[in-house]
Amino acid sequence: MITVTELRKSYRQGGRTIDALDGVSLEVPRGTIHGVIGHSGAGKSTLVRCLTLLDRPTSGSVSIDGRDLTSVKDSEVRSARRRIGMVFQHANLLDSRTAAGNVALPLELVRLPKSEKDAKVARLLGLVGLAEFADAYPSQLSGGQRQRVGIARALAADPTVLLCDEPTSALDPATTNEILDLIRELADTLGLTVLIITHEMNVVKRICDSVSLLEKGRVVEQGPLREVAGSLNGRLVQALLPLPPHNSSGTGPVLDLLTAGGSGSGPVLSELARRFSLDVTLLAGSVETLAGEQFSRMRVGLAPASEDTAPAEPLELNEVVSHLRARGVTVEVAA
Ligand SMILES: Nc1ncnc2c1ncn2[C@@H]1O[C@H](COP(=O)(O)OP(=O)(O)OP(=O)(O)O)[C@@H](O)[C@H]1O
Repeated sequence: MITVTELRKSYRQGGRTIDALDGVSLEVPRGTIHGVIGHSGAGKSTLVRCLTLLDRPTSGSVSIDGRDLTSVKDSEVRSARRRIGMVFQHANLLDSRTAAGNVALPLELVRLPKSEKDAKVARLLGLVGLAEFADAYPSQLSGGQRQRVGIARALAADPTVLLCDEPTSALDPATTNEILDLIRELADTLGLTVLIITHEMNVVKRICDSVSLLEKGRVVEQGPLREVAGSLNGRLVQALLPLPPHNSSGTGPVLDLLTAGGSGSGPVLSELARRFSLDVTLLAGSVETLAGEQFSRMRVGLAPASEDTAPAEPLELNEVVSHLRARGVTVEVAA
């Protein structure tokens, strides 16, 4: 479990103070994956440095499994750091060592006996799907395989937490998905608590249970993916469930609709059309699987049905909205 509380980090530069982290709090329960997403300059690297004690925060605390890292003495930093496995954008392997030799490195530093070390390296390489590449050198491995070696090396000291800093930014889309799926599998099977720093929304969509959006050192949106994606007014909904560019003028009232998982399922639109004698036009839509659930976001235009079936009364938008909400659909009037 990772708990970050009111973390602040300020730098003095040219006579002024830069608040790289301005009161960041987050909690990642054991065995879950939390994504921290933000643009360049948001404070992501500063957060990583504070979490790994490469930098001391100005105030606030970071605790791993209940142990406050910020109060650790300088002499104990190295052992405290061992609880955290680090995965970087580039695996940074030693070219002169084989895959097995790279994974063995942290075990040599703690002087593990050879037979134990060899068994553990073999187990770790098996865990990341590289059992047959133990004797390969980094130059003989693909980018994705090198990253797998990096992950195996990060797990060598039996950390409870895996901190991944842009782990897939240097990989192609297919390899990215393979590495992300591996991280998900490790979290599930080993009960690892994972924090992923990224600027790629695909990472969040594919494997995160929860997310924090970082902007100018502050968390501006945070929560389980289901909640964040289900909030039509939220900051992340357009990134998670993008609506393509579309023209919504001249169609009458426009509604934004969102359904998640089992809620709002069924023939919502055709039922709406029948019940209120409406022509319902789908202007734009997006369907995604997020945190294992299917989400649909739709923008629809409403107009009274063509003359022969026209209702006697004008369209009662409030009734339409109430009806949809009663069916479990999240609704906002867009225009
Ligand atoms: N050592 C430092 N001294 C002064 N300012 C710093 C230092 N490190 C970071 N900053 C400032 O803190 C802010 C956050 O920087 P940080 O590198 O954490 O952002 P980031 O989200 O990681 O960006 P990127 O994705 O480009 O790496 C920026 O305004 C940056 O200029």
